[in-house]
Amino acid sequence: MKHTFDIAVFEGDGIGPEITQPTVEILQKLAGQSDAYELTFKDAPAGAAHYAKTGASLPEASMDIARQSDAILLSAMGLPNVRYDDGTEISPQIDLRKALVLFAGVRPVTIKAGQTTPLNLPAGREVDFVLIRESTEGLFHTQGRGEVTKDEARETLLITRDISEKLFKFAFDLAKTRKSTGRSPGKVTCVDKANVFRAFAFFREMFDAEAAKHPDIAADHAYVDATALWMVQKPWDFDVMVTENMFGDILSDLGAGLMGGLGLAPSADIGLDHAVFQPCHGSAPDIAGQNAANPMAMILSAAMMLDWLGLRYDNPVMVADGVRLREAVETVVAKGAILTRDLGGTASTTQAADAVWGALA
Ligand SMILES: NC(=O)c1ccc[n+]([C@@H]2O[C@H](COP(=O)([O-])OP(=O)(O)OC[C@H]3O[C@@H](n4cnc5c(N)ncnc54)[C@H](O)[C@@H]3O)[C@@H](O)[C@H]2O)c1
Ligand SMILES: CC(C)[C@H](C(=O)O)[C@@H](O)C(=O)O
Repeated sequence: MKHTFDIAVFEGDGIGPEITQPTVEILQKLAGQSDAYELTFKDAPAGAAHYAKTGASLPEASMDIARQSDAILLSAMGLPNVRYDDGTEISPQIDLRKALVLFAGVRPVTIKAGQTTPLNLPAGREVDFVLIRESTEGLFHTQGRGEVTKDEARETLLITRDISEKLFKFAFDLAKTRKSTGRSPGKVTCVDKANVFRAFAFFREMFDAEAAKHPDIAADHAYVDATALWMVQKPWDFDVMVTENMFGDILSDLGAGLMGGLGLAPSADIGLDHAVFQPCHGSAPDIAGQNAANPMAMILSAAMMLDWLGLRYDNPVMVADGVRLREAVETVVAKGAILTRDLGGTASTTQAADAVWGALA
């Protein structure tokens, strides 16, 4: 059982530092409550502001810190007014996903009793599914290398057997874990556009091959357009969904909207050797520097990190602390007394984070 874990911290741009600081403090206090594990944190400079200052968006020294760490905590990176010459934004989080082969973008969507949602959920209904977004290829394959002439622009979608097989194995393993903990009945849905594109027929074929190895887990398919509809009409029907990079990027923001906003949407980008934990939202420059950002998505991402490390290194106390931290956020959200502006409240970032710690202690 491993005891000390090195965490690389990318505090990023905009609201990044404001939500990183209380999250790291909570993690330090949690670890300090037991002898089961210790966490050390190392800052890794990167992002749009760093690029504007130094010309490097993801310096090699920060990549080294990431590679040598046990897990990576990242807030958000990018600023709309800082761009490369080709007109696209600085997005080191994508570079990290590609460099560390973090193929599984895990984006949970949960709506618990008491949580505000734009959905008109039937009484007693809760929502609990996980969207897995492939995060290294798909339509992001030619990112930064698309061909643009005066009259045409082209980007290429790439689906590989190597990554797809790893992705589908990950999805079925996750469905098994969820089923074994009683959290779900055990189902994986492949979300694609196999009615139109050969690439997605190929994607689906590999999904079916993996599904055949797991007779204990139900498997089905859904087209991405219908999935957007069903996520609104009957989101409780989903358990684990797995999809291509761009489809997952878009559907995960829809999922965040169902949960009441980006401020409650955590994520993890997981590979075979590394993992990055970061909220789904961006750097929110419109509210940066005001102590007004919602820290919950970042704290929930930190809870996912504890869970991942605990399972990977056989440390049950870390897994339990991950659950405690997630439940503390759920308690604060369900009570509704201390919420940030995005959730209809007036609390500051600091007050919201303190409330989570209060619910834990
Ligand atoms: N994973 C990432 O690092 C990531 C994700 C999305 C966008 N971005 C980058 O962030 C910048 C801003 O992008 P955007 O405006 O499209 O998306 P955004 O997620 O930053 O903001 C969208 C809206 O949600 C609000 N919001 C987001 N997070 C919030 C929080 N924690 N608390 C309260 N409100 C919150 C913002 O104030 C804004 O109104 C861009 O440079 C973009 O490229 C980064
Ligand atoms: C900001 C952007 C580069 C990023 C992505 O496309 O992956 C974001 O939308 C996300 O969902 O993490």
